[in-house]
Amino acid sequence: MEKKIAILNGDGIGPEVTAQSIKILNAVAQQYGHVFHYKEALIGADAIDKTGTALPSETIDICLDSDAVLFGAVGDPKYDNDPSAKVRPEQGILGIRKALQLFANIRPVTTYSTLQHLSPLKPALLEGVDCVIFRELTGGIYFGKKYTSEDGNTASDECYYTRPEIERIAHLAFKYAQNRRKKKVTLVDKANVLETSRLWRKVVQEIATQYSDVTVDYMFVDNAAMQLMINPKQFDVILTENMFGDIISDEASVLAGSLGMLPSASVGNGTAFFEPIHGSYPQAAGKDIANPIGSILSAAMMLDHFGLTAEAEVIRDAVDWTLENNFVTKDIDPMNFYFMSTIGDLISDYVSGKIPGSVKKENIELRKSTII
Ligand SMILES: NC(=O)C1=CN([C@@H]2O[C@H](COP(=O)(O)OP(=O)(O)OC[C@H]3O[C@@H](n4cnc5c(N)ncnc54)[C@H](O)[C@@H]3O)[C@@H](O)[C@H]2O)C=CC1
Ligand SMILES: CC(C)CC(=O)C(=O)O
Ligand SMILES: [Mg+2]
Repeated sequence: MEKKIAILNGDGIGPEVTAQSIKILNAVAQQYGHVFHYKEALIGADAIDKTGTALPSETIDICLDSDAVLFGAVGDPKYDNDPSAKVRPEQGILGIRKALQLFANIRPVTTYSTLQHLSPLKPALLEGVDCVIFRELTGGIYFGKKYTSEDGNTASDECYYTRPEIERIAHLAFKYAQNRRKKKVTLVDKANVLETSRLWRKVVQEIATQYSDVTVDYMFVDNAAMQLMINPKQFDVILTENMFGDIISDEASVLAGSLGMLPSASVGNGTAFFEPIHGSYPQAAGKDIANPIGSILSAAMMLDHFGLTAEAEVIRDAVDWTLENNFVTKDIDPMNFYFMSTIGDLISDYVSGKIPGSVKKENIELRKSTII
């Protein structure tokens, strides 16, 4: 198979985690006889520094001309710490989501039994957790009208949703749930307070009647945040609006072991987009210590999207193998950790069929937390 993949590295750890994914995609290409053509494009603070805008039109063109996009992360403290900055890196990711009409962000949450002893959560609580968050991605408060008064003392962000925006992602979530064991959709909203949430509830209640084999329940977001920590097993498909989905998915990443672990696929009407759920983690940039698995599993989701399900499965097996053998990054085990590039090499070797077998753990450099 021959595919064109746009690479949007972005800022901070973005280029580093994406480099690991490309290494693994190259191993897949070689092992299975595929050809992946990569084309890099600018986004975020990197793009601002080079072109003055967070999303150059050339980047949109490259994405539109590709079969899929692999995105790293955007964001830089120099903008985060300057509330009056007019051009911001995050405009890059918001803009490309809108330009590609990526209205659904699908974030699977997987737990790993081999990591349970390192989790702050009780092992019994993590057993059997398997949920997927369907986060609306091109509407809501992130895209609503923004206002700051001239004296700078009053500001507002509008949260705005239309029925079609809710319907299209709700259908996706219900169809997805139909193919799962639990067949359950939980709408997470704040319908006791917000008009937009009441619209979500009304529309989802109507759509639910078309999917009689799917159980539906409704939960307020504040309670959902708590339930995710005390009883995550109850969830199957979580359907929610943009900001709630952003927040509860970072929280849900604790179930997987780290924010660095969760992948995602953003889909809509055009080119699909694959992105780890984390941000640019600037404190780790250039140190080779961030967790690349969120990006690597996003690349696996891209292969699923291409119909290369066996290849995607091998990547997931490789990830499982590294975790089972305690090849983990600092976020997972601060006392005994490996560099990000080592994890990337191991996963790539596994995909290439070189391990398990030839790798001797004692030959792989273990980094102790005191080194960094
Ligand atoms: N999709 C995107 O491009 C996103 C961009 N951002 C931007 O990223 C910048 C930093 O934002 P933060 O709130 O600090 O969020 P962040 O996701 O970059 O990091 C938060 C914390 O999560 C952990 N973490 C995140 N990714 C990790 C990884 N791969 N491996 C190990 N640990 C990891 C670290 O402890 C880190 O301090 C900001 O400029 C923000 O706007 C934030 C979220 C998403
Ligand atoms: C950087 C934001 C625009 C979004 C975000 O945090 C996310 O998509 O996870
Ligand atoms: Mg986020």
